[in-house]
Amino acid sequence: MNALHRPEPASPAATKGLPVIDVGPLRGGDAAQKAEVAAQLRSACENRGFFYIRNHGVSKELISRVFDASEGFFDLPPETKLALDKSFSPCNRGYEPLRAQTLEAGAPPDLKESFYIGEEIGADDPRVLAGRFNTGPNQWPSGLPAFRETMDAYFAQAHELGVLIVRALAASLDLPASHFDDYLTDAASTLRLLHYPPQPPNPSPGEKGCGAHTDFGGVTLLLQDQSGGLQVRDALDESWIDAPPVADTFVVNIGDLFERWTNGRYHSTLHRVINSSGRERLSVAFFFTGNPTHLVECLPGCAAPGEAPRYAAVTVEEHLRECYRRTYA
Ligand SMILES: O=C(O)CCC(=O)C(=O)O
Ligand SMILES: [Fe+2]
Repeated sequence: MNALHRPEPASPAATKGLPVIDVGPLRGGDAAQKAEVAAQLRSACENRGFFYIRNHGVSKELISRVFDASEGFFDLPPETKLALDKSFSPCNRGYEPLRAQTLEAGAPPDLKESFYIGEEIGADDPRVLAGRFNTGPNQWPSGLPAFRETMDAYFAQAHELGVLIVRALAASLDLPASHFDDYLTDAASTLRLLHYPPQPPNPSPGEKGCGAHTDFGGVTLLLQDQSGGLQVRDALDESWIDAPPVADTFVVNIGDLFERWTNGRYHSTLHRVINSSGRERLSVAFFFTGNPTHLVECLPGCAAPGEAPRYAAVTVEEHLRECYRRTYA
């Protein structure tokens, strides 16, 4: 793999209208500055549900180590990676080879390989014994000394950032910051390292790195290398907008749970990846999924009086199980 994976500057103008939101005030700002961030989040979520964040508080140095460790993992021999196949894990942790998931119904399987990590939870934990979705121990590669420590450190920081964003989203909906506390407790988030080989010159029709899909959870925090290739659907003119790398930012998008909570006011938008850079592409997705037992139903004020909510109430776990069933059929 080449060493071109670290994010570097790209002009914010290249984001074609996907806003870059400074979330620094969420940590240190006064009430007026926090309200201004909430207003920007509201506008972004009512629009495409995709935005960049800067001043996010995760160090460049840690992000660089995450990419290095990910590159080291995907460079391992196939048999070493396959020894950690996610099929060995009752909680969907571990390695997934190329073409194992089809995110876009009817399209060929995705041209990506990945590695799934979650919070390390012992096999004797009551939640694991009860069979809670995506909850349990990880499968860790041996022979990559820094891998586990790096991913644990990143997982903890991404979780903290996810909590910050979800609280700010509560404020953006004129709800108390504590509104989602039950959802935020015992969150079963997923860290997914992704590797996309270059798109072949003659792909099967419709073959992509990642087919068009919406994300399943609450909020996704995405790091990408310099390759580009992430595209977001513009529902208005049915085009695809590039979401190129922008230095020192995450791409953040709202997942299905926020669309359900807000009765469609906030958008869980289709997106896809086509790696036409001619080189390997790495990205790192942190899916803030929340407490699997939490019931997701239309929020107060998101349906007009007397109007039936557009989505039935579901638990996080029910929704996730259905999304996994559909894309791993
Ligand atoms: O790799 C990317 O840039 C996006 C990945 C993605 O959309 C996903 O894993 O849900
Ligand atoms: Fe996605």
